[in-house]
Amino acid sequence: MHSISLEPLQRSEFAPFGEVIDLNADWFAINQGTTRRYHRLGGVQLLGQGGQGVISLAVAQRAAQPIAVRMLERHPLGSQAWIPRGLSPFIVVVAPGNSEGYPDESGLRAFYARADQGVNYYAGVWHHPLLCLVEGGQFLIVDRDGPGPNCDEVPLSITRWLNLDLNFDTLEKELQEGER
Ligand SMILES: NC(=O)N[C@@H](O)C(=O)O
Ligand code: NI
Repeated sequence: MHSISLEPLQRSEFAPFGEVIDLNADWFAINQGTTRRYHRLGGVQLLGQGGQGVISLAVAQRAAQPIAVRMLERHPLGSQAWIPRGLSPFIVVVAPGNSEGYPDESGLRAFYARADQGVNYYAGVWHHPLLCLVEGGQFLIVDRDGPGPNCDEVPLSITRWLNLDLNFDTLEKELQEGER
């Protein structure tokens, strides 16, 4: 069975695909010191005519186990950021593009995003739609709205299964206790 192993989400490893949004990043004080500003957690790319940056809320079902990866998508006209609200760890699956403009399946990678990490996919990066690890997980999405085709989807040549070494029954407990 073709499986993909899980890697921890780290800025350097994810760099070819986008930015890691670190909710524990550095901050500076604003508003007479009453407020911390975690400035520029990520950059927004808006390509093509008439695009507008939009902020949306997603409330996700828990991804069915075992997690099957059968397709990938990309947004050629803009970046797409996923920022967890509360206890929403998730799985990020990405792949580089090949010279024919399709995913290079040999380069598929899967990252475990803790509840204090988000991702910001660069425009055109192949990724799997959201794979949330808890029921009702909430995310803010920052991406491009507007004219033009901004979601290419392609099937993978074979189904790949995520090789999760996570025990979902204890995952939320561990996250609440800050063990992950
Ligand atoms: N369509 C949408 O808002 N979500 C997908 O692009 C995704 O990456 O989950
Ligand atoms: Ni997407």
